[in-house]
Parts: sequence; C-alpha cells; structure tokens
Amino acid sequence: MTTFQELGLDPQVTRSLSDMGFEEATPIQAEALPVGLSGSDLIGQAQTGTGKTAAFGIPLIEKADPTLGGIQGIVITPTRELAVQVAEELNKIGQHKGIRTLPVYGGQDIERQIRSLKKRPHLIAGTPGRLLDHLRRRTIRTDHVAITVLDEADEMLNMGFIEDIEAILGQFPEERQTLLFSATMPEQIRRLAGRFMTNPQTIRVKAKEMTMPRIRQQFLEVPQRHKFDILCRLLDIQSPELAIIFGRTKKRVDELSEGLNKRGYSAEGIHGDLTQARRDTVMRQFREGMIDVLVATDVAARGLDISGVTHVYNFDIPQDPESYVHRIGRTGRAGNDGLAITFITSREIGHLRTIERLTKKRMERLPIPSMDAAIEGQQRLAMDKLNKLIKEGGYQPYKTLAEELLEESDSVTLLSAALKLLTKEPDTTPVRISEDSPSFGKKGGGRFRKGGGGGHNRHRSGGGSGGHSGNRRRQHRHN
Ligand SMILES: Nc1ncnc2c1ncn2[C@@H]1O[C@H](COP(=O)(O)OP(=O)(O)OP(=O)(O)O)[C@@H](O)[C@H]1O
Ligand SMILES: [Mg+2]
Repeated sequence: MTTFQELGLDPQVTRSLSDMGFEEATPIQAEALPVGLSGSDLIGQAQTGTGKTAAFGIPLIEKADPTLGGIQGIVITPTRELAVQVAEELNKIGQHKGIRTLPVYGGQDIERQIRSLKKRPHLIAGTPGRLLDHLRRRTIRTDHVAITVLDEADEMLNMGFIEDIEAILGQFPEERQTLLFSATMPEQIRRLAGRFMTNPQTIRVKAKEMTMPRIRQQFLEVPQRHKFDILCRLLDIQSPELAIIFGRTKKRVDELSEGLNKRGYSAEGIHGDLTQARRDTVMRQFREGMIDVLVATDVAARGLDISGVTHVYNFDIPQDPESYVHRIGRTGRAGNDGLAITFITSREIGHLRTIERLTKKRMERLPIPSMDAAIEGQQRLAMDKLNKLIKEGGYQPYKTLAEELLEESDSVTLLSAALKLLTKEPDTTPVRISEDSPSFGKKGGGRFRKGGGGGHNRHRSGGGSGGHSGNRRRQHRHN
C-alpha cells in the first residue's frame, strides 16, 4: 500500500486528499503518479471506479502555480456532466493549494463562462466543442498550458471527436505533457494516440478481467415486447437503492422513463436532446436520491461517479463491448458491490459473447422472473420497512390508535391489512415501448460490424460539447 505522503506530494495537496477521505493511493494512482509527476507522457488504463481522476488530477494540481495568471492545464471530457464532475474533484484536490478549476461546456451561457474565465482559473475541464469555441474567441489563452489530459481517452480519440481533439491539441505549446486515461483502450486507438504524444509510457493496472470483480454480471434473454414488464419485475424484486437503466436511443429513453413513471417508479430520463438546465436538474435529483432510477443513453455511460448506484440495467445491449464496460462501471465503484443485468433478444446472443471476450468474464444467465417473485419482493420490502421502523422508533403516538383497532380485529388481520397497504403491488398499467431495430451494426463502425473500426459513433460528432458553433453540420448524440 502506498500512502500519498510516500509519493512526496505537496503537504497542501496531501491535506486536501485527506479531507476527501483519500489516505492510500489506489493501484492506478500508485503506479501512474510517479510517471505523471516526472513530466512524461502517459497512457493510463485501469478498471472503472478505481480513481483515475485523481491519478491525473494530482499531477495537474502539483504542477500548477497558484500565483501564475494563465491557464496551466486542460482536461477534455466527452460529456458535460463529466466536465462538471472532474472540475469538482480538481477543485477539491486543489483546495488548500489554492488551485481553481473552471468547467466549460456547451449549453451553458457563453458570456457567463467568459466572465468566469476572466477571474483567472488555473485549470479547465471542458467538452471539445465549447473548448474550441473559446479557443477561437481567444477567451482561453494557451501560452501557459503545460498539461493536457484526455479523460475517457479512447472515446475522445474515436471517430466522433477526433477532429475536434486534433484542432484543440494543435493550439497548445508543443512541449507540454499529455495524459490519456480510460478503463478501455482498443489497440487501434492506442496506436492513434501516439500521434499526440511523445514517448508515452503505458501504465496498465493488471487485472484478470476488464470489469470490476465486485460487479455481478447477469443477462436474460427475453423477447423485445416483454422487456418492459420484465424490467419492472426485476425492479420490484431487487429494489435497487439507485439504478441506471441504459436504452439505445433518446426516444426509447423517453418512452422508458414515461412508462416507469406510469407504473409508479420514481424515474427520470437523460439524453442529449434535453436542455442543459433539464440535464443538470435530473443529475442533481439522482445524486441526491430524489429519484431512484435514471434512464439514460450512453451520455451517462462514461466516468460518472454517483454513490449509491447499486444496479445497472442494460435494457438494450450496448452498441460495442467497450460501452458495456463503461456502462456497468457506474456501479461497483470504490470498493462497493454492484449488479449489472443485460437484456438480450434471442438474436443478440452472439453480441453478448463478443462482450464476454473483451471483458474476459462470463455473464450468468438469469431465468425470467415470475410475477409471484415480484410480488414477494415487494412484500419483503414492506416487512423490512416495518422492522426498520420498529428499530428506529417514533411509532409511539400511534399506539392508542392501534389499541382502538385491536378492539375490532385480531392482530394478524390488522397487520395483514397494514402490509397490503405498504406493499407496492405489481402495476400492470399498459405501457408501449416502440419496437426497436437491432442495437448494433446499423450505423457507426461498431465492433459488432464486420470490419468495424471500434467506433460506435461515426454519425455523431462534436458530441458532448454541445452548442458547437463551427460551420460543420453535425449530429450531437451526446447533447
Ligand atoms: N485514493 C483513494 N481513496 C479513497 N477513495 C478514492 C481514492 N481515489 C479515488 N477514490 C474514489 O473512488 C471513486 C471512483 O473514482 P474515479 O471516478 O476517479 O474512478 P475512475 O477510475 O475515473 O472510473 P471511470 O473509469 O468510471 O471513470 C470516487 O468516488 C473517488 O472519490
Ligand atoms: Mg473517470
């Protein structure tokens, strides 16, 4: 075990880490920090939820000079939500040293961002489109940029983002340090990365499987038209603390979240066609536990760190195996357990096997859960609630009422009625989810397509940045 003191960090940085509850370095931090601090270019690969943010965040903070005016480091992320999250973590690590990080991303008022930039942040975390916008307007000056980081590097170097990344990196001083991090790094992307780096060192935390061992992985085979009912049954049986359900398209995400609400679940959807204000609200509510279920496109697949996510459901099988690794990695983070369940139709078994070949982990086949199991699950939940209340107390004011009721009925009758009231019985309100065409191979150069180039996003571009003001017309899957 390596402590942060042993790595010879600035005591102010160690103090911030300690405030965050970080005492020992995670394996990727222990291995990547000495290289990052030495000034070398670096490709860092480690499983989801193992602390890659601090593995690049600490060198960024260590090397930044709080007395210097210009921007000294830039982190580029594929989505707006991730830019915000990374900026928050950098602000925490930089707190005692006085290093400030500003998130810049599309969908947010650019004039307001320009005003914030005038307050001279030291570091920036941003999405490609909006970063380019600021670079063109010269509202971000590049002269002092000494470190650039691509978080989710394989996604950033994928077809949808590569042009923007080239345009952005081309504007920074050549002698800067470049750091690439991701849980996945397909070989062709690793080769491509060489173009942007000088003698990069690769740090790969060795693990038997690409996914985290604490994430239990299951799949169930179910006809398309029954998927929604089965999903509801699983939610009733498993009662996740927080769950993320991934759907293939924005339309499906909308239909799913509406359908879940109709059946009494507390769910909201997030995808690129929503306003940024809406996206922010949904994310905040989910982080605070005000909603239990987040229904999302792949916009939420990468990097997001939300504590309490116990379950991930792939309502639609992901379009490429890397996406699977990232999606299920939203659970089982920082030493916690998680359960990931993938729905497939009979035609998709081959794609499941392709995923397993990448992750080097077999998924367990889950039998179709019965309606009875769903009812039982909810009944057990009602019993748990009662037992919890008995332990916690606070029911005394109800005792007189209880005695009054007991004069008319026996205790078993009364308790049965109370349990029925407490139990959310399976709701069969009709919900129609549009038939979906297969989730692979139709567009994009997904790995499932013959000769595919490993990218699932040929048709989207400039993605998470939003508000792209360039003259190329693009689809914004992540917006
Ligand atoms: N040294 C540490 N000690 C304790 N907790 C840590 C440490 N480093 C990171 N964490 C916590 O672990 C969680 C996951 O970290 P992080 O989001 O950086 O993972 P990641 O490797 O970037 O995952 P992903 O591949 O999904 O982006 C966070 O909640 C973070 O606060
Ligand atoms: Mg990360």
